[in-house]
Amino acid sequence: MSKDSPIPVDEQLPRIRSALRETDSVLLCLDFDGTMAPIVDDPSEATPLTTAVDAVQSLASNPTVRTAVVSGRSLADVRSRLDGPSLFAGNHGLEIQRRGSVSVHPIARKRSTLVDRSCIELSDAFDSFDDCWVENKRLTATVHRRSNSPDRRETIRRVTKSVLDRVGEGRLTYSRGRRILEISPRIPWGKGNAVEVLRRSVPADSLVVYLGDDTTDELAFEAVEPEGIGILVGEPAPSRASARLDSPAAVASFLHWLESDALARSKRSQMNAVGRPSQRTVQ
Ligand SMILES: O=P(O)(O)OC[C@H]1O[C@H](O[C@H]2O[C@H](CO)[C@@H](O)[C@H](O)[C@H]2O)[C@H](O)[C@@H](O)[C@@H]1O
Repeated sequence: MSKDSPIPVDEQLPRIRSALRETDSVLLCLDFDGTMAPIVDDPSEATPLTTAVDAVQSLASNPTVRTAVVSGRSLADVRSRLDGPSLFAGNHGLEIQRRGSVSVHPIARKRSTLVDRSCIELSDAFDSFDDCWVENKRLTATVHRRSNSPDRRETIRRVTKSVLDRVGEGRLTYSRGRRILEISPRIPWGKGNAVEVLRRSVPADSLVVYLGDDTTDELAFEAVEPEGIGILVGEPAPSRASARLDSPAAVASFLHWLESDALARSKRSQMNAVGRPSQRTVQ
């Protein structure tokens, strides 16, 4: 699938509205950093926007919507930051919580020792760097690069690669994200697979809407489009998403818009259930 520049959501409202009208059930998947929470320097301080949380909680209590968070953070970390959704995927989908139980990718579980060892080596290697540190998420890890200098960023990438080649025994790999390098087991598994697993928790004809801002979200957009709706959050850029929102603040507004649509949909299905004629109330 080729990458084009996604079209602003505002210009796509007719298409989104009509997709919503054709379904009785929505699976709403949300990335966390850069989507629900604005990007900040210190990852431990990332907080979702209150208005976005309000909308998600209200959507989570609507019978026609299932809400899910799909994050690169560990499951425990992202769960502690956002209350409401019933489905969670952490570590880029390597750990998934649904129906109250958690499943961990078996190969990722085995390779967590390699992630641990690599984090120790990388932390040593970057000890004297004041613009770089390592976040160990057990199944994956993140090297945070804060320098604006391309040379410095390249040095950090080279050091990371050489540690992974040596300590990771070829069984770990890395990719680039927003001011980070994401370290993960070298297996064909990502956020797209996570969305496929989460889909099993909703009716087969559910409309899947996925919002995300970073490179790892591209696999999820690919899994969702074109039947579902992928929404890139951030500056215009080539993406597999078909729609775009500017920022987490715009995400919050969109979620409130979805909330009013969901309310109308649940009223509609209640009326259908008691045998009255269906009424389309979504504007
Ligand atoms: O999939 P996500 O939920 O978006 O998680 C991706 C990574 O998010 C975090 O890093 C990003 O957000 C930080 C806080 O705003 C920011 O400091 C960093 O530059 C961003 O890349 C998190 O720290 C990583 O572990 C996640 O993989």
